Amino acid sequence: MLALLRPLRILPFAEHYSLTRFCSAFVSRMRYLNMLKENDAACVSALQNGHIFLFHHLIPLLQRSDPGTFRSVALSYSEVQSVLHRSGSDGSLLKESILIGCSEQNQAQFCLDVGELDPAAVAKECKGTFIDLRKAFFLLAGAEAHLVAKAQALLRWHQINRFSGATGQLTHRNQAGSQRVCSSSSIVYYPKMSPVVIVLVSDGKRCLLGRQSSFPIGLYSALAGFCDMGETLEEAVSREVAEEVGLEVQNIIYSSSQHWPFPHSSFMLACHATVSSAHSQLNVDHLELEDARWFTEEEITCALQIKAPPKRVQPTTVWLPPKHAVAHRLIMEWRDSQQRSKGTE
Ligand SMILES: NC(=O)C1=CN([C@@H]2O[C@H](COP(=O)(O)OP(=O)(O)OC[C@H]3O[C@@H](n4cnc5c(N)ncnc54)[C@H](OP(=O)(O)O)[C@@H]3O)[C@@H](O)[C@H]2O)C=CC1
Ligand SMILES: [Mg+2]
Repeated sequence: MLALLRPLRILPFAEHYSLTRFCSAFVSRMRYLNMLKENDAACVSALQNGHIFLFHHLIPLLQRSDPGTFRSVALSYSEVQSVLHRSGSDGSLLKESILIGCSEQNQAQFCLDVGELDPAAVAKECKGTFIDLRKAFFLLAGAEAHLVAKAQALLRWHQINRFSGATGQLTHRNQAGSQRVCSSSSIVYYPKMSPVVIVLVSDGKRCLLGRQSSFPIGLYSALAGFCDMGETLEEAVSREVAEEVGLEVQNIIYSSSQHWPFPHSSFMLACHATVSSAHSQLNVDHLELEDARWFTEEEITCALQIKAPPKRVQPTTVWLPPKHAVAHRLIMEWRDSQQRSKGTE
């Protein structure tokens, strides 16, 4: 009985980790993160020993590193506390931090939007600068870009889900920020991503790329589209290609996936697909796409040389999505497979 009344002892990562020493470091980190989502007191303790990434109205605080690159700024709890105090805040804002991950050094990672403070003062205190994620995303290293994008997406989700869509009443988050609960109905809301398919269609010798009029001049990418309710991945791919360029695809093969922050969290499911060269005549829907074209392997190799976004774009210059985009990966996979098949001819 006494044991039941004893207050819950919160295990810091080191102890939690030693309890799960028969698991790999990765498994231990995942279990630790899962425990923090369920245990508010443990999450507060992890926050006090963790790293915090600051945002201002969803704009991340970054530091310039080598010319033309940025890195994220991981602050300790006490550093954020003193930034808040020096900026005239009492520090209670810190509890608004949201859990975003756990570093390989086993430190819990959080993000916090300090939108109510003066951004210039905070940036100066932290020797950083608030930079729009659209500008900075491609200039961050891959893992950092995805962590910052995840943080921004979670902060945005919390900002627009303060009220229940069912009852109109306030919702309250758990300490980790992994869910919100309606104060009157107990409905639980979880952060959402919109599933999007992206597909690189090949006719055996060429691949199909398109561009929307909103893309930067000269940028071509794989065809993409939001999944409709109830669709499978294959159905969404077939429908999007039919709608946008009037083709019927076959042999849909899954490649990989990614979280894409623009314009709002999408879950990109990337695939390859084929059409026969006898049925490769395009019928582009110009309401959806400004242009779509078949590209040879040589044209793709040439376009890959251009580092995006180019300073001066000739009307004929074609360039491709940069390496953080899953479209880039699809194009590289296709180019490599073309080169391999040439090698075996
Ligand atoms: N990471 C990568 O490599 C790439 C990522 N992408 C991303 O893929 C996404 C989809 O591509 P896109 O070709 O624009 O999609 P679609 O071809 O589906 O066209 C977008 C239109 O779909 C409608 N729509 C349907 N469901 C949604 C939803 N849940 N959210 C927003 N719009 C919806 C909207 O139309 P309406 O406004 O008329 O309602 C919107 O304008 C984009 O966010 C883009 O950034 C694209 C290419 C490469
Ligand atoms: Mg589209």
